[in-house]
Amino acid sequence: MTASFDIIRAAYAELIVSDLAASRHFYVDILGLVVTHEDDDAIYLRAFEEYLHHSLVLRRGPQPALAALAYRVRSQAEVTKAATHFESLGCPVEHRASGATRGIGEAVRVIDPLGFPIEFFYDAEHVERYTRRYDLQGTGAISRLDHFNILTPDVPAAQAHYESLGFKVSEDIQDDAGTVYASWLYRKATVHDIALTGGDGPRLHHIAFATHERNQIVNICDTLGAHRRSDHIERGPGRHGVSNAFYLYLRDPDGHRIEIYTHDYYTGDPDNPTLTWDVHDNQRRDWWGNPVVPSWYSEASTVLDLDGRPKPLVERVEAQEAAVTIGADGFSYTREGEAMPEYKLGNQV
Ligand SMILES: O=C1C=CC(S(=O)(=O)O)=CC1(O)O
Ligand SMILES: [Fe+2]
Repeated sequence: MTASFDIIRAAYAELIVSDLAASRHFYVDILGLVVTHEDDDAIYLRAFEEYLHHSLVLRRGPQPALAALAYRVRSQAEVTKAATHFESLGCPVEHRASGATRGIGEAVRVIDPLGFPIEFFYDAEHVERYTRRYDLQGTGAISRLDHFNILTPDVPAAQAHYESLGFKVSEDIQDDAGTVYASWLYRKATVHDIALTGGDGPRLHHIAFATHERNQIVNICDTLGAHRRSDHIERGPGRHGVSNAFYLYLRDPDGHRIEIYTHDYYTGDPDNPTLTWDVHDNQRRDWWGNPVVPSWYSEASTVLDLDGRPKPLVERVEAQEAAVTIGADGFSYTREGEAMPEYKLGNQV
């Protein structure tokens, strides 16, 4: 059943972290996110272009996990429609009073059909937008939250759920038997607000923030080096095939994966075409053919239910992408008009 409420975009994530001070050092001192509010239990962070209270909540807890992914809807009336929709699906639904999350008005938090804790909100406190605060932005200058990436065992089923919420597919990865390994869907006019990565789930793969320029991503790498924290870098910097974005993947002190991302493309016209990649194309995940580190496929964050309990995992039945491309990515390539060769290193021709 197609939902009748209007989701605007991916808006904030709430992560449980085991050491608030260590997380503050990573997200504030190194990445440069702005502290809107902090107390003994939580830190509320935003990026420089954002005027809502936060786009990331770090909440202290015993077990690193995802507590919620939140989408902003177009009006407060849409929040009520969202609650009605997920109640009609038989999903657990929690009505949250204004202020249940500091800076957020009345909201609804559900466990969606994929097993993820998802919040829908509209009313939120406005705070200073640091767009022109070049005196504060530092070298990373992270501008806004861009997307969520989740691990889910059945990508077509997950895709159908998000399409029922009005999302459209921009790109996906398939094989010639039609197995779907991953897909990217959007509400805002960029490549995605949500990426569905085939794997045991529900787990959070990453949340991504955008910068305006590629050099700001390189500056973040240089800053990590200066802090002698280069071990936070998991993958990249590089250029994605899917999305065309320049990217960097980091792991925070608890292992939560954060992507820094820039330079994808506009998808706002109604006839925006879907681009399908062959799973054997070693340039799909890195346009330069660099291999994907195995941890990028295998490691991810636990998600919690509405009572704060870790969600049990459902194993993926279809082939795992990492296995199809022989461990790390890049051990195969496709080239127009040529037969599939034996597997080769990603940068071998
Ligand atoms: O945001 C993304 C865009 C592209 C890719 S991929 O590795 O190029 O498939 C991964 C990603 O989902 O993190
Ligand atoms: Fe991403």
